[in-house]
Amino acid sequence: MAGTGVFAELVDGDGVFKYYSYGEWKNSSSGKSVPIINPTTRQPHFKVQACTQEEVDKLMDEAKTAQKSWAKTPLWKRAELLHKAAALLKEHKVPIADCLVKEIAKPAKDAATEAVRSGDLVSYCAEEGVRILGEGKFLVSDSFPGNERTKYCLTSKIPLGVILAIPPFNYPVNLAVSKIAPALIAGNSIVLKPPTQGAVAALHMVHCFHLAGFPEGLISCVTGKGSEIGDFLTMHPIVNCISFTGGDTGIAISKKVGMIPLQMELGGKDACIILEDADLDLAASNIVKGGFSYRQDKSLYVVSFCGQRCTAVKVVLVMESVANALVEKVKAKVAKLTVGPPEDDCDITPVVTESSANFIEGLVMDAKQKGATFCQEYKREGNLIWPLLLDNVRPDMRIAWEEPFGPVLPVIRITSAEEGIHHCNASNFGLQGCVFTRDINKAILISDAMETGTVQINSAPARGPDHFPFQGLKDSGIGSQGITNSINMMTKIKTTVINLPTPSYTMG
Ligand SMILES: NC(=O)C1=CN([C@@H]2O[C@H](COP(=O)(O)OP(=O)(O)OC[C@H]3O[C@@H](n4cnc5c(N)ncnc54)[C@H](OP(=O)(O)O)[C@@H]3O)[C@@H](O)[C@H]2O)C=CC1
Ligand SMILES: O=C(O)[C@H](O)COP(=O)(O)O
Repeated sequence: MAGTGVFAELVDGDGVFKYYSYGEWKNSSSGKSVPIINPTTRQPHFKVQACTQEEVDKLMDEAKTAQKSWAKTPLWKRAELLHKAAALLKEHKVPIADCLVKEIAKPAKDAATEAVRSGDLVSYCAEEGVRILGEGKFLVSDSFPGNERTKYCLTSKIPLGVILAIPPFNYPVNLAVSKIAPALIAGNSIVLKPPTQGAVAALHMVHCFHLAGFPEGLISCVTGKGSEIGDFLTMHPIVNCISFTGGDTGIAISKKVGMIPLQMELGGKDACIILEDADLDLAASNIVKGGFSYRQDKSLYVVSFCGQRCTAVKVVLVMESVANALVEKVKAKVAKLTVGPPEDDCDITPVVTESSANFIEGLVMDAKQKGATFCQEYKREGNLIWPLLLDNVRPDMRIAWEEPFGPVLPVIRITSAEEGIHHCNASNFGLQGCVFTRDINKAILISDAMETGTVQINSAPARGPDHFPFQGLKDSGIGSQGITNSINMMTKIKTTVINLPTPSYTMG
């Protein structure tokens, strides 16, 4: 259970979860708390502190100070602590999963997998960091015209300083550690602002790092509504880098902050192009896996979480000649999806908030009004929306372009691969896409033409495995994630040049 056992110190006598600063769990002086609404019951389930700007200032100062000594900590020691945190995340996957079930209605199995996946990410990051940060580059001057070998150039990667990490509700643990672990192994300190929905799961994750024994002040976790303390955090002068995952909020942040590195992973409208020679059974199962729900595929940690993933299949672009056959196969698989509470491990569970459900419903009603074919009856109970496949969707419908972030999937019928590529590239988003065909040459040509950070050939879009590069183009993001790229973007280059009085090869 959340807030019990080793996690008991996270919660105060009034049942409000504390924030984490300088190695301690604390109550905010604001005396205010933020409710976390259980998406299934639509009732408050947890409460977290509404931290003040003064408390943010203090933990920022602590982060800046702690980072100086952390940067002097040997790489192997940094890695050792990360491995301890990884083991603790896996050891405590049950209470962490319990939080995810109650805060974001993540199906129980998917919730446990998020904790295990996060432990694996932290460990891989520790190993990768030791490797890539343990080597630099050595250059000599005479490789450039006009120079003798009088200069030796040594380069290495050094930390940026204080990293502000802001993960989203759908992976409040995994998309937090995907920022925290690279930051720490690179010698940075970390200030975490978790999503409100998912904050308690994130606090439990932070406690695993606390139990691992990281230095005081190096890691802090501030809670409160992003709309209230977000700007103060992102524009804080002590912050040296922001790693953000979420929606359009990221675009707004990128316009406000100053000259600091940004790592942004935002929304997506991942297109699934299906050609006439595609394996339609494979395509149908991937559309359901990627668009609606899917049991754990441990090798890929692929979950669908009711379409609440930026990498979910968001629009199917299928050749007219095979469209009827494909739609029937998808309908048959959708009919087998279980719908209900996350505690029962259903495939389709309530979406995260009532406002999210209302937004999805708006897209559905627009499609209905404009004549889309409803393959199932539209059904909603509270935040729970039954999976819905919309066929014969046209570009004048909102669902053709907007991201529902829920279990509603549009099908657009195309007459050429070029038409599919055009629709994909006309989107403001550019995160991932996928193409189903037996012709690998054609798949490569289509992949090269799709303006997205990643194209999956004959499989649904996915961020995992977490060591793969993961990036969004256009409004889908800035920079690249994936463990190696995240480590590198949380460092800067330091050059030291040894100047010799004469060319190095003058003796002998
Ligand atoms: N790329 C991805 O993986 C994700 C994309 N999305 C997209 O975003 C849409 C909205 O989802 P949502 O979770 O509300 O995404 P948001 O972008 O609103 O929230 C993402 C994170 O940013 C925080 N935040 C909110 N406002 C600010 C601010 N002004 N300054 C700093 N941080 C802030 C949020 O905190 P708080 O929760 O307290 O508001 C949360 O931790 C979804 O419908 C989807 O389209 C959503 C989740 C994941
Ligand atoms: O932002 C998201 O929704 C996640 O990055 C998607 O990750 P996944 O493809 O592993 O579900």
